[in-house]
Amino acid sequence: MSTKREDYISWDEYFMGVAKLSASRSKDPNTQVGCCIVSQDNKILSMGYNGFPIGCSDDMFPWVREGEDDLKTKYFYTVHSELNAILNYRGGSLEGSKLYVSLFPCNECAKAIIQSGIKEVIYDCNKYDGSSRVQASMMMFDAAGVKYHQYQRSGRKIEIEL
Ligand SMILES: Nc1nc(=O)n([C@H]2C[C@H](O)[C@@H](COP(=O)(O)O)O2)cc1CO
Ligand SMILES: [Zn+2]
Repeated sequence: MSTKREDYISWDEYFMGVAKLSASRSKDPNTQVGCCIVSQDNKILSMGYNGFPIGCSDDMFPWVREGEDDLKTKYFYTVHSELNAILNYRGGSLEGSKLYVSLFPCNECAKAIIQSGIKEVIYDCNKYDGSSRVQASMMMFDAAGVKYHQYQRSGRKIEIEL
């Protein structure tokens, strides 16, 4: 007779949990995003969070959103979590994989997602829904046959002592 533990987390909770834990590495004071790429047979292939490129110091480059000078805002310099996760992968092809992300992908990441062969996007929040970027992402995903749907939160809270 099985005495299996029953309150283990689901695959979706596991992968979105890993994405959210990755987000907590971000230095962005306003929006922390995390991403986890998973194979068709549920093996984690890569992870990422939003940050500056290697060598571009978090203490030298700006983290602010607005300023008279565009060069003094974060937008020219941040690598989004999804692109970081794609670029962090060193194993070959991402063809057919799934991408879990805590925030709906922008149009630039959508292009990279499509071109790398990722076939499904599971996102948590979509706080920029309705923006042109998000609309462009959806149009490209639809045209390219990349499925996307919002993660259904289970309400489970996990506390981890570190
Ligand atoms: N899907 C995404 N993945 C990301 O990694 N980001 C990053 C880029 C910035 O560092 C931050 C957004 O900053 P803000 O405009 O909400 O202050 O989140 C943003 C999006 C939204 O498209
Ligand atoms: Zn992006």
